[in-house]
Amino acid sequence: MLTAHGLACDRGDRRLFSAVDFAVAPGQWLQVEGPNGAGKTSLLRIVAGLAPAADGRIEWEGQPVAEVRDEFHARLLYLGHAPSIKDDLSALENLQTAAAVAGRPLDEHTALTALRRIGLKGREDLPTRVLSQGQKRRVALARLLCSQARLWILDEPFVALDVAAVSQLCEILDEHLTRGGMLLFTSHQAVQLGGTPSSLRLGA
Ligand SMILES: Nc1ncnc2c1ncn2[C@@H]1O[C@H](COP(=O)(O)OP(=O)(O)OP(=O)(O)O)[C@@H](O)[C@H]1O
Repeated sequence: MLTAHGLACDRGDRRLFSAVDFAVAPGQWLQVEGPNGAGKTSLLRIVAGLAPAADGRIEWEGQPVAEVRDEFHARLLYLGHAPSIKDDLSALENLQTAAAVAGRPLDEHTALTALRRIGLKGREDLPTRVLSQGQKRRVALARLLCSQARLWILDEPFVALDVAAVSQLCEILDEHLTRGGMLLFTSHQAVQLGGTPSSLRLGA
């Protein structure tokens, strides 16, 4: 279980948000909503340990994250707003490289199966710089299909996806929740998923 208590975030000389509390249990999802600039990305980065909070604390399985950092990071998959893939590498190489960097090497068969399921059949070996924006997003999202992480933190995962890919992604998220996974994500659109929903609104 992931819990946050009294989180606050400062950017420059501005306090973006304060007193943010939430909890995400196995099978639950939390959608962070709010206008542009409200601090949604900032919140996700704080939870993922990529930026410091100005105040508050985050707990993983009842323990302060600071005390179980390695365990927490081993259970976490964070996908940022940008696809964060390497343009000179193919989709297959990107997927295998990301897995290796996370310390969980991925065999070629598993990687190719994930890429094909996410709609990249026939595009697996091309340098990703020639892929469309939506296809690049799909390369990043293929990581979800290879992930054993219990907590997925996804920043705008639906951006640039066509209708079929949105529905595929919902299916993948549903499977994660059915397995007892936890999901924290931002989106400007209404999303229908299984599991137990909750939402958090930042800003006005
Ligand atoms: N390093 C920084 N220095 C100063 N201001 C920053 C920094 N990083 C973010 N900000 C500001 O913090 C605010 C919140 O940014 P953030 O990306 O978290 O918003 P968001 O809610 O995710 O927005 P969007 O819906 O547009 O993606 C913005 O006004 C942004 O300009």
